[in-house]
Amino acid sequence: MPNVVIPIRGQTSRRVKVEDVVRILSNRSKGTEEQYLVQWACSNAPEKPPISWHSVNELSRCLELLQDYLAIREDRKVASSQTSSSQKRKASELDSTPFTLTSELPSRTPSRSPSVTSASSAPAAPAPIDVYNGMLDVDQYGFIVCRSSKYPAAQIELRRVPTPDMVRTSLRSKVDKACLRIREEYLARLAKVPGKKIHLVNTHDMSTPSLRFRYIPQYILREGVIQAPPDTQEGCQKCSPHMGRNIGCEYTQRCGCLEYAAVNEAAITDPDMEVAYQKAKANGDSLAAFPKRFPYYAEGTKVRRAGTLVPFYLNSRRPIYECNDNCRCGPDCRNKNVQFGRTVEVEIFRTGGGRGWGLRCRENIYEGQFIDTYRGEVITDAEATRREESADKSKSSYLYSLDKFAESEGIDVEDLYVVDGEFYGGPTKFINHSCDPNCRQYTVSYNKHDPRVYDIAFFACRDIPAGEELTFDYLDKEEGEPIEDPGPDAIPCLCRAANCRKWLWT
Ligand SMILES: C[S@@+](CC[C@H](N)C(=O)[O-])C[C@H]1O[C@@H](n2cnc3c(N)ncnc32)[C@H](O)[C@@H]1O
Repeated sequence: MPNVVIPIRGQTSRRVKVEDVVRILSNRSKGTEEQYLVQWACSNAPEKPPISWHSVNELSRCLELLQDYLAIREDRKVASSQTSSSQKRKASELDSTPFTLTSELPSRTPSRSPSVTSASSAPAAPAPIDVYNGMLDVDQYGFIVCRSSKYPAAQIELRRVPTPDMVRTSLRSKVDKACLRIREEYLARLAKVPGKKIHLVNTHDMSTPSLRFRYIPQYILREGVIQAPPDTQEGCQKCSPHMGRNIGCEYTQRCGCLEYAAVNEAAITDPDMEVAYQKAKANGDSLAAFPKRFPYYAEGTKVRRAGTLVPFYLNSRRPIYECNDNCRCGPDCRNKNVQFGRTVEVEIFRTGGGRGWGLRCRENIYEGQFIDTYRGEVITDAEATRREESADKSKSSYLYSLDKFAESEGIDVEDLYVVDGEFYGGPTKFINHSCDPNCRQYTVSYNKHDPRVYDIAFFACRDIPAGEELTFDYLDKEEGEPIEDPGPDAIPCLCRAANCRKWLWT
């Protein structure tokens, strides 16, 4: 870790070991340069941490903190414009407003950030600290030193930083370079995501989606989450890659993967079969021998495009059981689709109008076409509750419960798992809700013996022209299904659909 040499009133200096940036406190302009006031963590002088001004280039390793600061600055900007338009406070009154760490760094600061010093741990009578007004540099030994001693250091109490003066200056100063650097970093990360390109467009403001997010190709299983072991993933043993049309599985009654798939009751026309079916259903016997359907149109099927969902699944909430690596049907089986990932080009965009970021497609999408899965950390119900309770209620929610089989398998709520897509996931984390959606979420399982870990896959439920926002119904309601009365935490729905239910969740 580097040492920082802080000059004290331009005469002497003290050397402290800097462990990390704790937070960014303020910003200002020096000529054309944007500077940001950094508070450092240092265990050998925790009550008197160094704070120093830095250019955007010097902050490239803590862009997430810079982004947090810009969000706080934006809030201050809104607050200050509301104050000046509503009550025209006197300047002296504003000057004396105390800027304490408690009031100045509100809930926007992520609760899980390990490096943030909490207000309660701040010393009761804080020691004055030195703010060096110049720039810091690295010397030939790797120590961070002052580049210039032109400006004397000022002494100030940390709990009063930023001072009202600093706040006023910061609101007038440009932050364009910081915004651009954050945007560049996000774009660089997007460029590394495998598959079709993900674009980012913002025609409303300079903000970028949170850098506290990592794109991942599949779930991350967290503590306490147990996925059924690989040897329970049976796979179909009676199928082969070449059963006539070279499309892998061809016969639903042979394909072991469909054992638990929904029976296509409309296809039971034989009276004897009907009796046998009703009996098997009543006794809870295997329904493997009854007619089912594969979920996707196959290559060579006349109707519509290969790979899109057949209406039997599209218009129902039935789980989809795809073939897996243990199957004998080969890699090109018609019953494998979602497991290969996204194949459409998408765009993350700033929606405006209070819904934050959204996702839209860059190409025409057909009814029944697979878009992408919802990914994230799979956590226990208890952990999800803990995260929910520690989060700011007005913040976006990215929790998705894996409760599809709760009722049929008798799984208690507390034993269910939840996907948290806030910090890890895919572009689907940006799909907003609509009461008249163009996508729908489906359960996709690769292991029929695991009712607790499965994929959530989004498919288009109608043709979607390029450029249209992708949406799904967060409550997954059937048409006309009533919703509960809105509770105190209900969030107003801004989807603007003619049939809008007015509340996002109740
Ligand atoms: C999974 S996130 C969707 C992406 C989010 N807009 C963002 O900027 O990250 C869910 C959150 O988006 C917002 N949201 C989504 N659909 C909305 C709607 N129809 N009306 C109001 N807010 C919506 C809510 O804040 C919700 O908690």
